[in-house]
Amino acid sequence: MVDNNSTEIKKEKHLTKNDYINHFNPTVYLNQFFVVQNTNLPTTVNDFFISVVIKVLHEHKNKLQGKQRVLEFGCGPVLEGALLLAQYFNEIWLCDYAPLNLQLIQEWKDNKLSAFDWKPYFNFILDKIPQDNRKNLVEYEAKLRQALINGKLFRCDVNGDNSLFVDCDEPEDKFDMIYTKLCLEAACSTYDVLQRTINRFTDLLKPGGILLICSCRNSTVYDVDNYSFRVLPINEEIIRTAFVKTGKLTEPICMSDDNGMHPSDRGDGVMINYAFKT
Ligand SMILES: C[S@@+](CC[C@H](N)C(=O)[O-])C[C@H]1O[C@@H](n2cnc3c(N)ncnc32)[C@H](O)[C@@H]1O
Repeated sequence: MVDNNSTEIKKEKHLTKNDYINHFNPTVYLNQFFVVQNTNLPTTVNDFFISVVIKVLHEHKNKLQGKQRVLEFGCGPVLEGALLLAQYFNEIWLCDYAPLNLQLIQEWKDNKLSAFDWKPYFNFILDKIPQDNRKNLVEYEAKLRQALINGKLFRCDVNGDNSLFVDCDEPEDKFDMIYTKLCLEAACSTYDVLQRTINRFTDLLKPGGILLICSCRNSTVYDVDNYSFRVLPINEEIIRTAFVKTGKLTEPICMSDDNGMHPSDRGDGVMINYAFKT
């Protein structure tokens, strides 16, 4: 009996899934990647993303500060990017494909006792902000909660026929920024869907708005719990070409970091690409 179970689990682990509604466990995901004592590779990955996003936001602060609206696409159950974005924008619109992910965000927004405890991870983020620029955690959290209250929480789908938004109207006066992390390579099953999604992001931006995409590079798979999720392999050139093909974005700026693990189906590094809508 026990042997049978473990064989089943082993079998599942080798199955590559792309079913985020039935197989993505947000609590396991948060415990795997967003608990600070965890010293495995994803923490290093998050380290790169956080440091670069802090730098980019600070570099463009005159353009961004006090702007109205940012969209985080494919946020999962995660408030890492939102904490930083909330310091610049009045409204955060967070969306994800899996309703359970949105439920976990809602619990934190509502200050529920059952909510994931983000404080240790938020402190880990704040430690990366230069001291002269840093406020205290209470102020950061208050800004985040207010930006979430001002914004929206809703479902999205890269495979939507007419829109990326599910059960939510696109805003009439568009977004000042679109941010997405580790979503496109997980959500898009083909390069055509990736291109269409980047085109749609561009259409959702105001002129001068910024599109910033955090990705893993050349990865084909990642694991959460007992499941392996399929990933569309992407690299700097694929993203650069997709940005250029929109015909509406400036030449992207790319920052990347090798993880020294090549060749591997877990990828050979991480990257951030960003550009402005012309
Ligand atoms: C690896 S997680 C990334 C989550 C989060 N952004 C982070 O930083 O950890 C991939 C996310 O893509 C979302 N996703 C999967 N299929 C999608 C689809 N068809 N459209 C939009 N998002 C999708 C999943 O629900 C999941 O939250």
